[in-house]
Amino acid sequence: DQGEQTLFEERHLRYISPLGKGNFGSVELCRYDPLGDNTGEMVAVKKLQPNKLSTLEDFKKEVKTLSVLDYEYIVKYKGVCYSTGRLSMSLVMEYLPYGSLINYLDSNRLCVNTWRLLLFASQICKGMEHLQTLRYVHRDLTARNILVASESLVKIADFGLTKVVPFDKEYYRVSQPGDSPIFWYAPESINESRFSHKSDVWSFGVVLHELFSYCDINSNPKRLCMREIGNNVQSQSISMYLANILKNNWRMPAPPNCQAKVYSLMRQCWAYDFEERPCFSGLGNQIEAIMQDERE
Ligand SMILES: C[C@H](Nc1nc(-c2c[nH]c3ncc(Cl)cc23)ncc1F)C(=O)NCC(F)(F)F
Repeated sequence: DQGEQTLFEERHLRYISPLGKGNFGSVELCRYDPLGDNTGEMVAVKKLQPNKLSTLEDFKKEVKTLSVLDYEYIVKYKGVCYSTGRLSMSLVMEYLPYGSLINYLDSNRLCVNTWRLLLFASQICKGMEHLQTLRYVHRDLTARNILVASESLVKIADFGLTKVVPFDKEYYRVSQPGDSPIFWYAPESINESRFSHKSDVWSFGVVLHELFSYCDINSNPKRLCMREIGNNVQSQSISMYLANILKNNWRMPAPPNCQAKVYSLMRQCWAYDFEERPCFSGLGNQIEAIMQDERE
């Protein structure tokens, strides 16, 4: 709702600590404290790091994208802060204290059971379904870009690479792929820089793998793929090797103790032909059905 504060005055934005580095900018924890008595709310502030890759235009698109995405499974947009001095702007978002899914799962694996992993998966699925209704392709769906709002709520964040699929096409083609997370990329994204809702579905399958691996660094997608490719391959040819093993039908193995029905979901998302991959609504239904069985 636009009623909420959308313009934040820089002088009331108190820096507290760094949260992390994103695609085009860094995110900091700040307190917006107009009364100056430390009663103000905590916010996450994304500052544009003007470098060769990112421009103010890209950042404005990210702000625009987030400002129209008002949904419970998507990190909340709060507004913007224009800094007079540096002729720059910052994106102000809600601050989620539980942090990113990667850190949360890695440090809470013992108290997160299968049912909760499935709950998180269904929420990410619903968030992606909402994105699709607005013809947005996320292009950077990874556990690193999912935030934990509470023990039973996760939200999709970081829309720095999000693009709108043109009305007359079913995909978006990028010109120069930046420092892209190729181990989350569908084959057509690696080979042709072609992104669609179906390539987001492939990435969702990789996020499912991360979820059921509790984001264990020893079995993360990059580690598993590099082990298959061979760790001594030069960096510029990794994407070619990755495309090859995927063409030859290699896929990441099931995480330890992952039930067959869940691994089957991952394999559906990793269909080489994007037409054969399920859509997010179909995935959501399958996840909910497995949750029912888990419940009984
Ligand atoms: C670059 C920033 N990195 C990080 N952010 C946070 C974070 C905690 N709590 C947060 N609340 C709101 C926001 Cl926007 C971020 C955080 N924690 C660790 C990070 F490395 C980021 O945006 N990452 C994408 C995503 F938000 F999905 F985690």
